[in-house]
Amino acid sequence: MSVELKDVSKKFGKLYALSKISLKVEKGEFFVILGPSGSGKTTLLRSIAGLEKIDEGKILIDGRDVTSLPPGKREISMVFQNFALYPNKTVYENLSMPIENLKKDEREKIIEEVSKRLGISQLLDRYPSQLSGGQQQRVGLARALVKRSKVFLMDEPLSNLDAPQRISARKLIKEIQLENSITTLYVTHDQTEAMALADRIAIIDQGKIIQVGSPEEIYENPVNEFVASFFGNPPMSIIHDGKGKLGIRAEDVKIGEGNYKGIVKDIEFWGDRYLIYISFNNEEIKAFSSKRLKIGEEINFDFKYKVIP
Ligand SMILES: Nc1ncnc2c1ncn2[C@@H]1O[C@H](COP(=O)(O)OP(=O)(O)OP(=O)(O)O)[C@@H](O)[C@H]1O
Repeated sequence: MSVELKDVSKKFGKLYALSKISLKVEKGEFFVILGPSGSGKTTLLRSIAGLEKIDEGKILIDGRDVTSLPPGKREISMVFQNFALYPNKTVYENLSMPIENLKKDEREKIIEEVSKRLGISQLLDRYPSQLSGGQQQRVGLARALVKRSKVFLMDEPLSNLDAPQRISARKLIKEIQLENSITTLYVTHDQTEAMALADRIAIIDQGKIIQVGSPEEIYENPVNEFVASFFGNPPMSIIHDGKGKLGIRAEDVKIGEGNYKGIVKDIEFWGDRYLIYISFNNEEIKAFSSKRLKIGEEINFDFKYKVIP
């Protein structure tokens, strides 16, 4: 099922949390919404789910106008950062509820498979209050995944997990999404997660969509300084010269080559390489390096850039 928003606005008092948002997510597409804190991401998902009443515009699911339908009638599954599990039901019962209409052995098979993949098999007899935050989050995710709805709305569903769990959970989400062609809208702050999962990404700021495109398109051609200095890990460095604003990717800086001179201001070890902060004409350029350099050291470098509109 496709999900389409036409000129959707949502106000809280005088503040436009969403301002004339139009977008179309195609059937089976993995669509990531990425933006800074307070940009309207959660409000956007809650509006699609029917949990917020929008002030203007229309929401269509599979071409059907659902703008005035209650959440239960929209045929979507949601996982929120702070999802609620039923406190007086065990994990197994929580997982079983969304698929009560299936035969018992089919239900058991699905619950067993998803639980195993999310590492919660040993928790099925516990109650939610007996789980850690990360375990509760995995159960919440499992509850959405057992159902295989046509549309998933996910708001930071992995925020409480540690790094290895995040990676395995995001693989599982993607696999189930692909196998079942589930149209997915996924909210995250995490650049790496966005790039790993998305068919397309919408960058949102102050309730407005700033850019929509594949991760590669946005990475290569950010439409403005906001996107350039926000998207990517690390984001582009922005410097100013006669040509205007130049955006530089850390991998496009070659230390030890060229005639530019700068001072190493800081160094971060990233495992496979170092991220070097170079001070250059009172501006800062980030660069990758295979060697650890010394803070305060003067270096030569060269770089490629994109002119930022
Ligand atoms: N119920 C509410 N009443 C008043 N203002 C609200 C309400 N919910 C959200 N807002 C405001 O609307 C704006 C968008 O909030 P929203 O939660 O959608 O942002 P977000 O991008 O999801 O942020 P975060 O990444 O921090 O969760 C913010 O300025 C927020 O303060």
